[in-house]
Amino acid sequence: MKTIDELLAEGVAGKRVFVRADLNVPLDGTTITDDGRIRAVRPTVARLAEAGARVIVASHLGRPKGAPDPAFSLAPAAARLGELLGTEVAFATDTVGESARATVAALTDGRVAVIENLRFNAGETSKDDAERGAFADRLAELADVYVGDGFGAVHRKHASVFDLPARLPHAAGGLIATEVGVLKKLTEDVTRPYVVVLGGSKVSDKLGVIDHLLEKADRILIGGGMAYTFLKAQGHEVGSSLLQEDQIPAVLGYLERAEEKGVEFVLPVDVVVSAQFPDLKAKTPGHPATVAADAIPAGVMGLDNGPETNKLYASKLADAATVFWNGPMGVFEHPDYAEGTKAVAQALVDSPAFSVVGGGDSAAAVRILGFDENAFGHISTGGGASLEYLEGKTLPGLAALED
Ligand SMILES: Nc1ncnc2c1ncn2[C@@H]1O[C@H](COP(=O)(O)OP(=O)(O)OP(=O)(O)O)[C@@H](O)[C@H]1O
Ligand SMILES: O=C(O)[C@H](O)COP(=O)(O)O
Repeated sequence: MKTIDELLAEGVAGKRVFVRADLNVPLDGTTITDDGRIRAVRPTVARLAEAGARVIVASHLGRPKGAPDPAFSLAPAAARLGELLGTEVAFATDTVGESARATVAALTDGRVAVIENLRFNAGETSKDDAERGAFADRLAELADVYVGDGFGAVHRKHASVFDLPARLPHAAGGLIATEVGVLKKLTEDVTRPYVVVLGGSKVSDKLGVIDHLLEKADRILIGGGMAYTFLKAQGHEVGSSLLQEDQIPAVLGYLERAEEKGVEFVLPVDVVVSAQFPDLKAKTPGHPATVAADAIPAGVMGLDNGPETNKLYASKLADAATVFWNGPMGVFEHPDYAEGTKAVAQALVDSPAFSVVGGGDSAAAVRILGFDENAFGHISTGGGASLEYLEGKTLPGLAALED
């Protein structure tokens, strides 16, 4: 894999360099609530610009349905990148259309442009190789060189992540190099006890990694939206909580194998519930109530770990030597459902363990809730990406950067 240092040594002055970043940041309207992913890629963009490249930064944001949707515009992220770079950043209002072509054509050496959300084009995420390839062809027309630095998206076989680097000379950015360097340590000699904490809402994406974690971890703590499929598998009712019913047989298999292998599975003993998903924008009261995890009433949904669970999880983290945490323990964006996430973050701060926090929302949660990011071993910009890396899977966005 060519490094950015090697690319810079070859010289990029005057070249149009396409940087595939992950600027998928949490937004409240058009306000960025955590800019960690933008700060993480800033050095790569700055180094290229300082070397005289004409830098085109591209990313997805959220999951729009293959067509323009103003709610998912990258304009706020482009503005923030400009602030962090201390320079004006041009913004193209489309991805491969007239605006993008004109914006790139107007770039002079050392200047930076951001193009609009890649997922406004159906070709970006298409499962059809030809459709993705056709979109990648159009992206390739914009640039001379490709730099992959969107670590959070390297597990996606998407046009800008997988197909585009095959069409241009390519290198890995500094963020990808750092992320892979840290995660590699967790796949080799892990200091034990190794505790994994899993939560969040992308349940179907992330349940599969448990299969692999059963071979590696000593203890697995489950929270957030992940917990309810486990509780249901154990025969408990979960009301209207997030549930992946089709995964129940797999979950039962995990529980059985964990017992055989002596891997400790820890599930919530109490949860915070509400009749409705909270209004995250208005921050109106969430009407929370705490119930035992095996007695969730019908018609309510679990939105956070309860206080007994928080104590239990802190005790299960206290003796850890290595911790990997992905996915918030609750809907931390609302103050009524942030305690579970705070409790895990605090336990990691208090523990001498080497802790890796992975995921866009998990990393954002830690910072938004006021924790010092330096108190953790590493805060990864990738959630799904870091989990799949730990699984030993071939990640399309890393494979595509190999020579
Ligand atoms: N019990 C729950 N029910 C519904 N949503 C939940 C629950 N607990 C947590 N969440 C939500 O999970 C979201 C984060 O989950 P996600 O799986 O996307 O994690 P992540 O750290 O961002 O990883 P990635 O980088 O892969 O997206 C948060 O927005 C949070 O509100
Ligand atoms: O937040 C993430 O995990 C990455 O930006 C990838 O987003 P995705 O899960 O929508 O592909």
